[in-house]
Order: sequence, then structure tokens, then C-alpha cells
Amino acid sequence: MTSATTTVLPTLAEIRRVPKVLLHDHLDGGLRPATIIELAERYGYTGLPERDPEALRAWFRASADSGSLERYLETFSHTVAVMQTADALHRVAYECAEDLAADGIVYAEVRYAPEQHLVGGLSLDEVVEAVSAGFAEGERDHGIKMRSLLTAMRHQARSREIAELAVRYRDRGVAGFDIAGAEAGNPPTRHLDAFEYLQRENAHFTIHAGEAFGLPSIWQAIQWCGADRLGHGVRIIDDIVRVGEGAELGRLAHYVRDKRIPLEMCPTSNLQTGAAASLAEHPIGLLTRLRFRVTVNTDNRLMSGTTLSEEFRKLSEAFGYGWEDLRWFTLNAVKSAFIDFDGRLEIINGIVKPGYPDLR
Ligand SMILES: O=c1[nH]cnc2c1ncn2[C@@H]1O[C@H](CO)[C@@H](O)[C@H]1O
Ligand SMILES: [Zn+2]
Repeated sequence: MTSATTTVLPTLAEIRRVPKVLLHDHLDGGLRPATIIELAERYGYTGLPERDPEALRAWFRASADSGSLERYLETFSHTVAVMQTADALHRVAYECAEDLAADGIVYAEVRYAPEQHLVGGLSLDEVVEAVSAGFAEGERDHGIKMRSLLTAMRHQARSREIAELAVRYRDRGVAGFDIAGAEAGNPPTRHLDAFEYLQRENAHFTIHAGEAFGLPSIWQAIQWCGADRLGHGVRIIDDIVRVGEGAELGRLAHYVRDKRIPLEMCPTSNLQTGAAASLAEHPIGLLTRLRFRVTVNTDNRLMSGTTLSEEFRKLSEAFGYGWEDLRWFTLNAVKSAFIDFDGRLEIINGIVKPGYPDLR
């Protein structure tokens, strides 16, 4: 690990050019404002709070800055509203691949909840097929590798069905499963049936846990549900006591670190929902120092007004991270991806290692 005093910090333009990997990004949290407005006009959705793309961009960012996960999530009603036809889903997926590729991302797992896209009459399968077709076209045009994660909403009761959908499409663009939505009052064990099914099917899944709610949620996600990764997982910090320059880990924190359970950290999103007070105080600093399997992610590029490169740059500024650290985050992300081992090695050896500045 390098320190600020010995490193010239990478600029945003430089960070954009190195190969990056994104594991936690919501399809319905990353639309272009101009696309939302166009789709709203085409499909007669009249609920948008603004008619101008830049004003709408600012509205999402400001509304998501609420300090509460529940209010943050309310902003999604507008994006989900315009994603109810196969054409709209295909376009949004294609533009997502295009925008991620433009940011220098070489592999992305993008998640969405198929059950939220049935209002216009599509079936779950049709939703997945439309998104996957958009991603496949984006892959062909922009040289990025795109995979979907299918999310079940944790306050609903469709998780088993969505898990089966993920398994049905596992060889057609879907790499895994997730649960999302308001965490308090909706523990992951509500969906045990879905997780047990996925384990029997040798399938991969991540769980949003330890974002708005603390250690019990992380413990359940790992020890009851068998999560491969944690969405956010920031509250694992509650099981760590700082002692001078060092730290003492509780049993759960040790377990997460020993087992190399990936933390899909999303710094800006956490500031908006109140999961962390400031970037300087964000647990990612300590967790990185302690060598947890930390990955850096965007969560919702629209609501957070961010990109993966910008998340890297902000972290670099806050903690003095240099190329070695940014490469480490990227390697952590590839190692944690839900594609097979051969595919991960190809990205590590063929793209990531040659793509970062030679530090020797
Ligand atoms: O940070 C988050 N925590 C929990 N749920 C989220 C977060 N970001 C987005 N979603 C939820 O996931 C759904 C599918 O993509 C979104 O519609 C939103 O409700
Ligand atoms: Zn998320």
C-alpha cells in the first residue's frame, strides 16, 4: 500500500484510462437523464419532477442526498416507471454498457429487479431477455463484458421465483442473484428458501447487508443464507475496535476477512443514505488497511452523480491511494466476480495486469 506522501495521486483522466471492474451497479440507478425524459414522453409517464435533462440530473442527486435509505429508494419510482417495455429495457441496458465502457470498465455485473418491470405486461422472462439483448449489443459495440445479477425485492415475496429465473438464464448473460430494498424489518432470512435453492443449484449470490442495518444483517446473510459477497457490508466495522494504529476484530469480522468474503463498497451512496458520515471517516479506509477483500463500486450512478473512476478519485484524495491501491481494488473485484475461474484469470492476466502503470 502506498501513502499520500510518497505518491503522485492519479488524476481522473488517468483513472478513466485504466481497466476497471464493477460488481455493484443498479440498472435502474444509472439511466441517462435525457433518456428518462425521452422514454417518459414516449410512454406517457407524466410524473417526472423536471423536464430538462440537467435539472433532472440535479433533482436525482439532491433527492437521493436524504440521509435515509428509504427516501433514497423513493427516487427509483421515476426510473422504474419508464422501464416497462422491451424496447425501453433494451435501450437502457445498451446505454448502460456504453457508459460503463466509456469509463474504462472492462467487466461489469449490473443488477436489476425483474419483478419491478412487469407493469406494461412483460413476463419475467421477457424482461430478462430484453436487458440481456441490450447488454449483448453493448458488448459487441464497446468491447466490455456485461453480466446481469437478478435482484429480488426484500419486502416482496418473489425471491424464490427470481432465483429460479436467475438459474434458468445462467448461461445467457445472468451471473447471479441479489436481494435489495429497505433493509430494516426485512432480514435476509425471509428469503432463505431462495438462497437454499441457489446453493443446491451451485449458483452465486450476493446480498445487500450491513448498509442501513448492522451486524445481525451481515451475520444472517453469511451464516444463514450463505452469501458469496456482501452488498455494502460497511457495518462490519461495528465488529472492529480501533486500538491505536491497529484494530481488534470480533469473530464475525475475522470470519469475513479470513474467508475473503468480498465487500461491495459504494462510498458515495453510503454518504447519501447516512451509512457513513464523510468519506474520510468511511470504513473503507480501515477495512482496506486491514486487508479485507474490499471492492469499489458505484451503486447508482444517477442518484449518486458518480462513475467508478470518480469513486476511485475521491478515495485516492481522501486516503492517498495510488496506482498500487487502485490495482488492488480492481484485482479484488475480478477475483470476486461471478464468472468462472478461467474467465477471471483471462481478465487478470490479459487486461488488468498489463493495463496499470508498471510500478517496479
Ligand atoms: O443501496 C441500495 N440498497 C438497497 N436497495 C437498493 C440500493 N440501491 C438500489 N436499490 C434497490 O434495488 C432495486 C433494483 O435495482 C432498485 O429499484 C432499488 O429499489
Ligand atoms: Zn445497491
